[in-house]
Amino acid sequence: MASTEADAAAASSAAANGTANGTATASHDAPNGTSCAPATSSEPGDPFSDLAAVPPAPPIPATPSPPATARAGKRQSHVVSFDKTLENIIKLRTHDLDIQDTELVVVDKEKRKKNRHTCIGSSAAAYRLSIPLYNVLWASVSDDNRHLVIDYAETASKTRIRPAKFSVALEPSGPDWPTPAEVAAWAELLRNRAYGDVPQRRRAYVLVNPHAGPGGAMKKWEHEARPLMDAARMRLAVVTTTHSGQAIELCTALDIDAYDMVVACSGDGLPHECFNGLGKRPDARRALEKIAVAHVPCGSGNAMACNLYGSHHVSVAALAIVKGVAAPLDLASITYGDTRLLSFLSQAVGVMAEVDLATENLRWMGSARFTWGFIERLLARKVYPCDLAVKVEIEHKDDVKAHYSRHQSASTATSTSASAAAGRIQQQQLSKSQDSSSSATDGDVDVAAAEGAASSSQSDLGLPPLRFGTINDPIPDDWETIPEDKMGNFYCGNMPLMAPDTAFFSAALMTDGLMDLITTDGDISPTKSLGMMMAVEDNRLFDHPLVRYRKISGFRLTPKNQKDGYISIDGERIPFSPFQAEVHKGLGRVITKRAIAGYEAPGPSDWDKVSPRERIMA
Ligand SMILES: Nc1ncnc2c1ncn2[C@@H]1O[C@H](COP(=O)(O)OP(=O)(O)OP(=O)(O)O)[C@@H](O)[C@H]1O
Repeated sequence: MASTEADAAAASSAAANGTANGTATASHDAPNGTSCAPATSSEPGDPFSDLAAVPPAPPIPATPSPPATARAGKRQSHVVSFDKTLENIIKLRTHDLDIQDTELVVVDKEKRKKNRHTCIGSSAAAYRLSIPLYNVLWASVSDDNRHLVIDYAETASKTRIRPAKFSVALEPSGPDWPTPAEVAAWAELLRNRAYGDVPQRRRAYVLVNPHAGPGGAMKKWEHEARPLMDAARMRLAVVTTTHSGQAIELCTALDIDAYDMVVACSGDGLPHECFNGLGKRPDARRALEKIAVAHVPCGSGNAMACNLYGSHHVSVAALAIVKGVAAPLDLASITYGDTRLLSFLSQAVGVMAEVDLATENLRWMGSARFTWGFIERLLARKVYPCDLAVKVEIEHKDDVKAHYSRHQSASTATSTSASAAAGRIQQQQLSKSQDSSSSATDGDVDVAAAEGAASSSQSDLGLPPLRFGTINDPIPDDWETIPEDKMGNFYCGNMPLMAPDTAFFSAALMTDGLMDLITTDGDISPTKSLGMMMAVEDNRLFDHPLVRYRKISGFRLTPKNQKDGYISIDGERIPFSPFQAEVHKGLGRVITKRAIAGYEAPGPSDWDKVSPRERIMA
């Protein structure tokens, strides 16, 4: 049975305002700090009712104060302007706080004064705290109106960030200082600038696989991921999985209007189950469009986090989930026997499938198990004969590079507006579910353009139909059929990195509606094979002369002359039998750091040197 946690601890962090006692402090409070706000009552049926209580909004005076700028003539100006085209400074008794383009700058006035009187070794660092806006998690006035409290993520080490709290006393009050309402308005401005178009306080359904990777997923979640999400006031429902396949069951039954995302604390196996659970529903298309799948990396490879957040470190990924935008992702349908499932990451037969699936006994090695397994098999010069049929869309590497270049240039140009729209869509979904009286103006965003969304008439349908049929249908006439008697590695992918610094599919794009296919022969010399392995780590595999790299939209693979073997779909084993795949453009949703511009990977070498003419011709 899944256990849904009662999360009293989160209440204390979510409401841990007002920690300082009269003076300004910059502290590194653990998120589950000592100061607890009273839990707010929750609605019956609220999925978060047993979860983190949310601090009430700071009280706003019944009679609104005149704008700060209007009073500037009567007294010293504290809030220079709330207009983001001007300065966004608030001047408190002890501190000035300035929201700049990319950072919040806090100046301790007392320390600055002292610093000015110190001739030797004076430095701004002594009185100036600078926090990237990306790291700002929350800002508000405490319930008792006595403090401005800012939660942010600070660097604890090269591989870890942690929540910290900055609290400034608002007292003594007086006509020369901003009122709590004015400070609350500034805090709201800071939150809006820190989140941009990303919705605040998203609702996450969190699944923790306690057995993922080398172990310790629950500890990683509790100690490294959750504190950042709590500090950001995300609303969390946490389930510890108890058996394989449970994430499918849970996502099939999920109330998709109650959540914005599913967060898998696991390896890549649990996200695979989440997509498949959403894909099994009668309203699969709506569910896959509505619920973004996010990944807290607790496995061995952690491809999803590496590609979407640029890190396999838990806390770095957690911050990217708090601040990331929901964006569409191509998914592939796989059919074998009478089964259809979804794949978000890869399909493998041969060396990589064995490396993934036949090294389970080496789990304790973490990601080194893949390197070890790879070397073992390359040296054996093993072949995996099969018949391959492929719908090739881009045959040559130069054209693949030009295609990548064209997509990157286009998406860079549109990423700002697209991510803005994506953020607005999520915020709308959020506010619609929070407030049933939500305004009708919500509908004016071009959802399809921003997110490649299914049209509303299709939104209650199941998975899209298969345009190439299933494994049980004849191979389409326009597919290329190739007997592959010496196949060493059949590897088809949707994301560039399969583990940290392991760039197999350098030209993969999130939503180009294509799969990247790598094939290599198995009978090449061990020296050349090792060269190929080194090329993966240096992101040179794409250009390696022994590697064939194509963009395809579908394939069928039929193993031959082998009794048994491994077929890996997203790292999960399926029966050793013929299978077929086809891609669906933008069918899934993920949380990503860079929205439309895509993956946290460098692309094939020199893609940015492709000439405009080559791009057009591709
Ligand atoms: N409590 C559990 N006990 C056993 N299996 C589980 C449990 N929870 C999830 N699983 C299954 O474990 C499989 C692998 O999960 P996951 O990807 O999280 O870890 P992993 O395979 O160890 O990761 P990696 O391959 O990166 O090492 C999934 O198929 C999932 O269904």
